[in-house]
Amino acid sequence: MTPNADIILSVDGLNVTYPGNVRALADTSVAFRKGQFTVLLGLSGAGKSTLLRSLNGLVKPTAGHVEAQGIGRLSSAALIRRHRRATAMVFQHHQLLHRKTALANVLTGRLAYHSTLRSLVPLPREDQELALHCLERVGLADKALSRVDQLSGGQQQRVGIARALAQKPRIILADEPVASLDPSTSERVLALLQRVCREDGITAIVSLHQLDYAQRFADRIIGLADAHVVFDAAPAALDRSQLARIYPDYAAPSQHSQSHAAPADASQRAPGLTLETAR
Ligand SMILES: Nc1ncnc2c1ncn2[C@@H]1O[C@H](COP(=O)(O)OP(=O)(O)OP(=O)(O)O)[C@@H](O)[C@H]1O
Repeated sequence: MTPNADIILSVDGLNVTYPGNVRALADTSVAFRKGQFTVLLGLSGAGKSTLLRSLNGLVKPTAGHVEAQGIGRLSSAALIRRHRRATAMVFQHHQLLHRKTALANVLTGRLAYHSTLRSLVPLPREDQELALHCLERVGLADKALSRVDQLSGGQQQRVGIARALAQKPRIILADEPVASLDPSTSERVLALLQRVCREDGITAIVSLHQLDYAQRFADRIIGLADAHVVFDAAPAALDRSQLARIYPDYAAPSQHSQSHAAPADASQRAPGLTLETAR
């Protein structure tokens, strides 16, 4: 067994520059370990979504590469397809079929396992049972036949998590999964995501804007600023000076000053960023 046997996904020398010469990621090299719950933090525009999308082959690197365990470099459409089958996405706005039932939505997590033709007819009984089981795991078995547009935002995101689980993924990529939820619902959804990932040994990579949730739920925090990784360690290592690297407008207090300067522009302040939580 090599020392890196538990590295399930990695990026090496990754650069992403969008049309218009917008640099979204620069020389990024990161490896993700099996079962780890990683949170990506950073101001809006720092490059979090670009990194997440690169990890699923949705963004093509300008330079560098993404490598998945057992698949190798994601260098062809066929290899990207194989990787995506084992990599589920959870989205900020759930991306559900609103006029369909919760069960029908969860079943779409099984589609990658069937041909396009097969997916036009009802999926096999095992898939239906698995989908129901996934709804049970997120506490929504009783809503299986409810249309998702009749569910609350938190319930919809739990359907999104059940759909991800139905895919039987080894990796879940979640892009701001609680951005549209109130604080207590956000906590419940993140706790659920963390629990199911732990139970199934799923590697989770989750972008968040709430520092306090990152500190509570993450095994590891990766901080991005201006297209670069500026912090990569366990939450306990995220002190005030490190925080100022991730949120450049956040000024760490000087030794002689008791006044704590916050980002000048409130719209650029990370939601949930409080001096109490910034150790
Ligand atoms: N499709 C695109 N075309 C051009 N530029 C883009 C595109 N997508 C993102 N960008 C730019 O790339 C940079 C990084 O964007 P990205 O969405 O990765 O940041 P983010 O950290 O996820 O931000 P947010 O927290 O607002 O979601 C930003 O400058 C953004 O404007």
